[in-house]
Formats: sequence, structure tokens, C-alpha cells
Amino acid sequence: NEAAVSKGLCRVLAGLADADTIFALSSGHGRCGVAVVRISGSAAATALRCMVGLGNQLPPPRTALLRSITDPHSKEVLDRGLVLWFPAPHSFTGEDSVEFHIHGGPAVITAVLQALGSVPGMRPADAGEFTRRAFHAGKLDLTEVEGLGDLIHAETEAQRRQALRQMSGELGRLYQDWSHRLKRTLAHVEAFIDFSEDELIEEGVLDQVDISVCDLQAEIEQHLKDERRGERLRSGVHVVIAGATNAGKSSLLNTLCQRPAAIVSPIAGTTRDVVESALDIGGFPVLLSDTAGLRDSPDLVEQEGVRRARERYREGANQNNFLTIQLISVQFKSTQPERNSMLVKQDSRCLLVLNKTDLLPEAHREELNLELRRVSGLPPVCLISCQTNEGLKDFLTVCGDPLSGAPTLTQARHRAHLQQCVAALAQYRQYRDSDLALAAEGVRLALTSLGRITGRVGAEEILDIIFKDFCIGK
Ligand SMILES: Nc1nc2c(ncn2[C@@H]2O[C@H](COP(=O)(O)OP(=O)(O)OP(=O)(O)O)[C@@H](O)[C@H]2O)c(=O)[nH]1
Repeated sequence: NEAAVSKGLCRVLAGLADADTIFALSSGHGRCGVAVVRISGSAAATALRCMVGLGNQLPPPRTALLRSITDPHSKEVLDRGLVLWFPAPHSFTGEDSVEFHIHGGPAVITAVLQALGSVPGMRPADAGEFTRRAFHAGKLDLTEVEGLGDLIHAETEAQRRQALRQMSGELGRLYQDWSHRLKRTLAHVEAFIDFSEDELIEEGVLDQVDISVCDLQAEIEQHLKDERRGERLRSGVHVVIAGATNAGKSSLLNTLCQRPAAIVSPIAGTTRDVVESALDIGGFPVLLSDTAGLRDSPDLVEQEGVRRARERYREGANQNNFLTIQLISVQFKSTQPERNSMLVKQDSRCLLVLNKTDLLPEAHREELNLELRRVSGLPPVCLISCQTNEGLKDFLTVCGDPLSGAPTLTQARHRAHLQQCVAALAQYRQYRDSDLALAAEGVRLALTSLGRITGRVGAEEILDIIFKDFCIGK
């Protein structure tokens, strides 16, 4: 059928574009126990035959064999290692592929790569070329390609989990499902436009389309309301500790990163510069910054420190991956200048934290709570002591809360396409009663926007649905 022919053609064209057989070191660079060299393309079998003593035979698919790997011209043995053969289409790229697992010394790797380069039709792979071929062969969609990239760069546990979910196609399947529903919706609108006058289309088709567009729009809007958790997890979060002098900001930084990164002293105004430390809070990569205590000071160096601290808060005000911890000591008095150091009211991106609870008698806690509520509008989200570590566990949970939750959207690129998709669905609803052709164009645009996320937009599939659902022309 038409769809199969077109898919086949695409494969042939992709095959023509990728006529070269490529090879590359797929494991990391540097000295290591085992290095993996990957080959993909039609000459992979030739390379295997002429570098491994197999005669005219190819090894059984996906089975590791221990063999000598030789130079194809001089026949000198370069190394002894494992050899794997992945015939097309059951390989990562969908092409004939070979893997050599060799010893990881630089000289061994260089010799094997040089030998491969001397096989006719072979060349070193460009960056990302194996994955690009996998995408062209329909082995991965774009979200899976991005997931794979994120997995390779993941530094924390939560990043690894998110990337793996995406790479295994969880996100891609959700978008594919929406895409499929949109294709069906579009097919129905188009069929209605083309064939309703001949009474080939039953009543109520457009009502079904309305429901479908409405449901999809609501689902995508809900998906977009994730407070950018996935994007934050991907790119990391910047947490800034702000507050008056002597509130215990440097003590909190040191406690969280478990080393004396910043100087702690009872002298107010000790921290002058921004002190940064990278850590992992609940699986989120966090860059934690201690800043100079906010107060008016005649000291020029301290003034510069306060200016830098304020600049840091300002920078963060417009950034999605920024969290401010407003630290206040229990010795805080709302009548004192500390009051001026209050930054902003708490919201999900600014947390009010009370420190030095070890100095606060139980009986006075409620009184202080009320006082803070009066000044800041809200009670502190948690009470801690950097001296005794009281409340730190709860603090980390609260701190991790705006960062955690089920991340869904991982890339700003996906968000932009989904927003376009929602806008296009709104176009359908706007023109549904006045101009159905324009309304249908809205559904088509919505579908294109979704297709851009996964990299799959297929016009022939719309025709398939029209024919299957309505059997027009039998
Ligand atoms: N009792 C008690 N003292 C604390 C606690 N946290 C910090 N301190 C003390 O408070 C003083 C000031 O602590 P720092 O961490 O230097 O405070 P800071 O906010 O960085 O101060 P600046 O550099 O002036 O901005 C030090 O003597 C700390 O030992 C706490 O939880 N309990």
C-alpha cells in the first residue's frame, strides 16, 4: 500500500545518504580496561571478515566471540578481544553493525581505528552520527534521542531516572498518543469537508471532533502546568542563601556541603563575596551560594559584597531554576535593621527559614512565629539549627519539594511546540462555526507542532485513517 511504499522509499533515501560505513570509539577516552569500537553500515561485514579470522563465515548474531583482531593488509595481530555481529535491522542504527571490545590502551585503540580506516568504504563517524542513523531508521524518535543525550550527561540519580524514562520512550509515547488522536481528528474534519455534501459521512462526526479537540487541549494544558520541574532537573537549580549578617548563612552552606567552604565567625559581616558550592539535593544538581549579609555599612568592601549579593537575587528573580532561602536568626527583632534584609514574601521560589533554634526556648517559639508572620505575611517554612542539626532533614525535604514531583516536560523545545499546539487547537474552536477549512488548518498546525517534538509527521497516515474509518470508495 501507499504508506508502506512511502516508508520504504524513505529508508532507501536515508540509506543513500548514509552510504558510508562509519566507525568510532564508543567508550570514553583515556586509559581503561576495555574500549568499545563500533562500526555501522553496509561494509561492517567486510570489516569483520577481513580483520577477524572467520573465513567467509559471519559469527552468529549478537553473540560475543573471543578472537584475534588483525590489520586487514599486513595481517599483524593488533589485539585479542570480543567481537559482536548485529545484522540489520536488529542493531542500534538499524544497519549492519559490529562491535570490537578491545583492551583500552591508547596504542591498541589507535591501531584498531587506523586499520578500520584502511578498509574501503569506511570512514570515522561524525559526532552523534550513530544516533542520527538510528533516528533515520525509525529506531528512536527525537525525544528518545534527547533522552539518550541527557542520560550520557546525567550527574545525579534523579537526572538519570528522568533521562532513562525519556529514552525508553515514555514521553515519546505520550506525544505519539496525542499525535495519533489528532491525526484521527484531522482525518474526520477533512472527510467532513470533502464528503459531507454527498452524504457519505454520518451525522455527529463534527461533534466528536469538538469533544476530541477540547479534551486534547485540556490534557496538553495540564501537561504544561508542571512548574518546569523537568527542565529544572535537567539543567540544575541555583539556590542562594540570603539574609542579614550573622544569621548563619555560611554555617548553613557548610552544613549542607559538609565541608568548611565559607568562613564562619561571630563577627557580623564576615562573608564579603559570593561563595559557591555544588551539591546534590534529593537528586537535583544544585549550585548553592552563600552571600554577604545585608546591612548598611561604611566599609567599602562590605558595600561591594552587599551589592553583589543583591545582584545575585535580582538575577534569580526572572529565572525559573532559582530558589532563594531567606535565612533569619531567632535573635531577629523586627524593630532592628534586620527587618530591612527581608527580601520578598515566600512563594515556591523563596523559602523563609529560621536558624539557631537551639537558642530559642520552646515557650518563645509561638511568639516568634507570630512576629515573623506579622513582618513577612507568612510563618517560616522551617526551623533549623546549624549548631545541633535540628530540623535539617525537614529543611531538605521542604527545599527539595519545589524541585521534586513527577517531572514531565524536560526541554524548553518541547514546551514551545506544545504551546503552539494549544494555540492551534484554540484556532479550531475559534473558526469551527464560521470557516471549517480554517478550523481544520488549526488541527493540522497542532499536529505539525506535536510532530516536531518527536520528529515524526506523516501526511500519508491521515489518508490511511480517512480510508479506514469511512471506507470512502471502498
Ligand atoms: N547557636 C547557634 N549559633 C549559630 C548557628 N548557626 C550559626 N551560628 C553562629 O552564628 C555566627 C554567625 O554565623 P555565620 O554562619 O558566619 O553567619 P553569616 O550569616 O554567614 O554571617 P555574615 O558573614 O555576617 O553574613 C557564628 O558564630 C556561628 O557559629 C546555630 O544554629 N546556632
